[in-house]
Amino acid sequence: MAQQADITAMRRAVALAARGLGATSPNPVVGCVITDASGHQVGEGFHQRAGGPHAEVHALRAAGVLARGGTAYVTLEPCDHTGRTGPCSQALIEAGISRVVYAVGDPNPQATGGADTLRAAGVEVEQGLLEAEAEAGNIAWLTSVRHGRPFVRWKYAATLDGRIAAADGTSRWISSAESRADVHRLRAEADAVLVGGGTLRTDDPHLAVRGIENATQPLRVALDTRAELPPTARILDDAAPTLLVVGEDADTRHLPDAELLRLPLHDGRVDVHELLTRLYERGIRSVLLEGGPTLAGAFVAGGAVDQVVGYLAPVLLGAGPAALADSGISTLTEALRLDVTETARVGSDLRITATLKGA
Ligand SMILES: Nc1nc(O)c(N)c(N[C@@H]2O[C@H](COP(=O)(O)O)[C@@H](O)[C@H]2O)n1
Repeated sequence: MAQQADITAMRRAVALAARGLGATSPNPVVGCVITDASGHQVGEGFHQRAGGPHAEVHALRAAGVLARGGTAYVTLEPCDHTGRTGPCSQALIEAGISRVVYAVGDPNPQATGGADTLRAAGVEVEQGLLEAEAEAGNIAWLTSVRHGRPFVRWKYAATLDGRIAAADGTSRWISSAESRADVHRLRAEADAVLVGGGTLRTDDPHLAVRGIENATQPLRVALDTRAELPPTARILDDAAPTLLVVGEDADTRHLPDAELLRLPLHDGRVDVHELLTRLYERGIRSVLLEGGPTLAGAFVAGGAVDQVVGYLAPVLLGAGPAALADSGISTLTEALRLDVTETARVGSDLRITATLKGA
């Protein structure tokens, strides 16, 4: 049974880790708290950017000599490798830490092993405290390392009866201003924001982050298989980088300045997994899928949606397109079952976050 002081320290470490969201890719978000030999907090820190010091190093620097004989609470197993920075296991040993409590094991085969190294050096090591909370806070990075592809969060906004537009196509604005602002937070947390051709043509989306200070802009990725995008499209401005995904043979002469990813088409469509692999190869670890229903259907059909964030507005339409198009599910036994991991009121709407069972 964990002591309350351990829980408090780890909960603080989980909160610290969240401060790195959107800024650490391709690295995880990690938080660390150090207490001295009598249990008083003497240092804390979080991983701020890839290539920079790990959370443990920030916390050890803050603690100084007071770390000797103390406990380190870390949301992720201390790394055991020399990557862009040195091994945290050694840093903790050299600082004289007596006990390390970490929440989640490091699935990165290059970095894992810190727990064993610490134990071999006589440090007491415990794993699993607030594991579910730390896992949820780091879900994008953990999923991407485990599956070797970016984590995919599908976001949509719909009426209470599941429509994303009226029968005549009008869709502005179903969700509240607060929900729309909240989506900018999701964009800021993602490495890439992805839309399909239908959304591109109907909405002329901009997809950059607005209204959040010092936010890292995601890569805007648009599927435009036949390269029909006009050069005046909002997504082509310089507010954020943009990648246009086009078919192998698409004529792109009217888009001279756009960065292009040419992919083979299968029945006129890009293969979802091939796209994700190519994005992963260029360092993308999390994707916010912003529509539309056809693309979301292809991702669901391909088993490539990890989390769903739905903004449900207290509005009824009774007709109009549904949030999700055909996903290859024809009978209830094939239905995709999710766990609701959070519900929140956002303005007049309800935000429901649901994660794939066993993801
Ligand atoms: N325990 C821990 N704390 C941090 O603050 C971290 N960033 C990590 N990351 C692990 O180490 C790998 C990156 O190492 P470099 O920053 O290149 O040295 C990353 O893939 C994680 O496995 N771990």
